[in-house]
Amino acid sequence: MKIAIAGTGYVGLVSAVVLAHVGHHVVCVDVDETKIEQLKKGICPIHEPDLPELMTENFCRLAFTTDYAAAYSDKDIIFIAVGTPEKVDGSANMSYVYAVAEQIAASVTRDCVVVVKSTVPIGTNEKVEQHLKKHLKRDVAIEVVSNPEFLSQGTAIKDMLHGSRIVVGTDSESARRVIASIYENLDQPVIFTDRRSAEMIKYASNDFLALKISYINEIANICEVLGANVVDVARGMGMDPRIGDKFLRAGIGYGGSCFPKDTKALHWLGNFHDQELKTVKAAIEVNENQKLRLIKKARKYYSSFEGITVAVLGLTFKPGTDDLREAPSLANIPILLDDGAKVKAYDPCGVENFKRKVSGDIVYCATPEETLRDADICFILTEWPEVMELQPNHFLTMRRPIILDGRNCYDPGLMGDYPLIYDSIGRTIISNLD
Ligand SMILES: NC(=O)C1=CN([C@@H]2O[C@H](COP(=O)(O)OP(=O)(O)OC[C@H]3O[C@@H](n4cnc5c(N)ncnc54)[C@H](O)[C@@H]3O)[C@@H](O)[C@H]2O)C=CC1
Ligand SMILES: O=C(O)[C@H]1O[C@H](OP(=O)(O)OP(=O)(O)OC[C@H]2O[C@@H](n3ccc(=O)[nH]c3=O)[C@H](O)[C@@H]2O)[C@H](O)[C@@H](O)[C@@H]1O
Repeated sequence: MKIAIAGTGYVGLVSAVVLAHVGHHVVCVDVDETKIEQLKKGICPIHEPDLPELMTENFCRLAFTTDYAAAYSDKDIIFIAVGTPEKVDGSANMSYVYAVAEQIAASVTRDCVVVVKSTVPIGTNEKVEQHLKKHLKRDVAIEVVSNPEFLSQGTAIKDMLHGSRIVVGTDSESARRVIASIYENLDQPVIFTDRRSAEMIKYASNDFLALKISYINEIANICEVLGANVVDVARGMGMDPRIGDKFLRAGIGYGGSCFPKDTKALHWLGNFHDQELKTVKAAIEVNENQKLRLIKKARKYYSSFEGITVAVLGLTFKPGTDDLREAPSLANIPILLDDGAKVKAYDPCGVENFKRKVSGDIVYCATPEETLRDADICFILTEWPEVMELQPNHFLTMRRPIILDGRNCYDPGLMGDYPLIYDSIGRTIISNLD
């Protein structure tokens, strides 16, 4: 099978490398010339564990180009894996997907299958098909198949190699056979359905996970008031197999490139069809408030942040990635800076991306320990391993050891009699300071 993939982001590049790993030859297309130049030299442009190694291992089966016409002209399968970001009204911006559809239509010289891997609103595959037909330059047959992706950043390679399922939406028997053959070397259950259901499986899955997080965050907030411990509550709930123990970690809300936009996109679509999704709306609202939970807590200790030094541990939306999309750091740090705080920040991967987005009185430190020194309060925003490994005594180099832990990294019991305040999410505050 000759394969091309449009988009070399988290999904496109990981898909390409995994497909090359199972023996396919893949041409990766992107409009970003810098990215393509890096990739041609074997440099991986994103931080994703195991990706550079697997890319190097399978480099002989990978090619990279900005020349979409040459790339698409003679392929059996063309994946669309470009972004579908949020528009100001919350709906999904489909312009990149349709632009690729037009480029494919202008370039193909033979029958092929176009696979929509990007997360797209229900009904999009049909529109992509119409777009292709409208712009086709030659008399060729194109099948459009929905094949949403379920990988998570930070574990993308593992997720794609050992995913829980592969979802394929098509009514065409021949397209079904082509897609099945692509994935035959990945030992995963394949669910065949129609295109609209496949598109909906993706949104419904992401929105359900977002909802689960918002639910446990609301439970956490009430645990704080009522003196219960949300970590124990989540453990007790999660042992019921009907609930499951995943995605019950209370914290400062979900970020990332997908949960925020995919909840808003489905909510928008529901409203558009006069079917408001009230649970999804609640998940979105809870998350907006939760992101500012530590700011609210900090105001208990400082009525103004003017002149105080805030140590921020973690900038990315989760560990294992350099991605800052919708990261709580982007909501919190500008508020601290606007209120006159000095910020010292630590992140093992996200600093360069953060500098491109936020400027101000920020000192970037090489270690969590250096970040904490002489700070008046600490915000923990990402549970990087090196942050989780800190011991209570590491916080004693702070001018005032007030730890606001947005990721519940430590057992409050370990704080013992150390002279500090430990205020986490959904658990009793340990307060050993006067
Ligand atoms: N990031 C993630 O963990 C996951 C993302 N998804 C979905 O997959 C899609 C892609 O997401 P990411 O990989 O994160 O996006 P991304 O933003 O990392 O990458 C998209 C890439 O497409 C390129 N591009 C734009 N127009 C193009 C064109 N005409 N031809 C070729 N390349 C073009 C961009 O330059 C960029 O490199 C989205 O719909 C997203 O919702 C689905 C599952 C997981
Ligand atoms: O469509 C997508 O893009 C992807 O979105 C998520 O993957 P991702 O955003 O990479 O990362 P997650 O591990 O799901 O974390 C998302 C956010 O939720 C937060 N989270 C996660 C789990 C939890 O229990 N609590 C919690 O607050 C994380 O800190 C993070 O900010 C889904 O997990 C993937 O299945 C999906 O393919």
